[in-house]
Amino acid sequence: MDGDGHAKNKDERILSTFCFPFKRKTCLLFLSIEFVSKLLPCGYDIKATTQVILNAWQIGRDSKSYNNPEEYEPERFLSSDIDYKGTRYELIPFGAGGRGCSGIQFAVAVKEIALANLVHKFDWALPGGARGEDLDMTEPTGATVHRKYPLKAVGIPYSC
Ligand code: HEM
Repeated sequence: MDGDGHAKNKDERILSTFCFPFKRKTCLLFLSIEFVSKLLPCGYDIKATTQVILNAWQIGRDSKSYNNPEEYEPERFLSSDIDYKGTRYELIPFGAGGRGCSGIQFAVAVKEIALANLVHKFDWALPGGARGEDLDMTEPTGATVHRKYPLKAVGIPYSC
């Protein structure tokens, strides 16, 4: 960042603007909604108090919303008006609407500070000279996404 807090290059722009979506895959897989009144969407009769589970994992991988949805391309958000604040249903890690996450500002600030410090203060490598392609990215079944095999990384303090 420069003295005015502006990002100098593309990497910094991505980090400062959209470092939160980097962690999209660690967010909730499923969001739930409880209908408070009877609704008839698309001809379906859904009675009040029915709990509906939204598959946020699949929503984030919809090719109607994203080109190459399976590719890790955080820079895609630089040229897009999609954000995570709950007004664009393509990306809803914090839910949406009146019962959306009320801790969103706090969560985003804390995560950005933590991530920015880790990236700013350390170079990162995999143990034993392993390469990214060697990682086993298997995910177990569950309501949240996490790695089946924990990521081990070596932080090398950055001195200049
Ligand atoms: C990365 C961190 C976080 C994520 C991904 C997250 C995500 C969510 C999601 C998906 C919901 C349900 C929204 C819905 O039903 O539409 C929710 C609700 C909520 N979150 Fe978070 N949250 C995070 C951090 C926090 C923090 C730090 C706080 C408090 C300091 C917080 C407070 C709440 C509260 C109070 C609700 C319930 C809102 C309501 O039902 O009216 N969250 N959050």
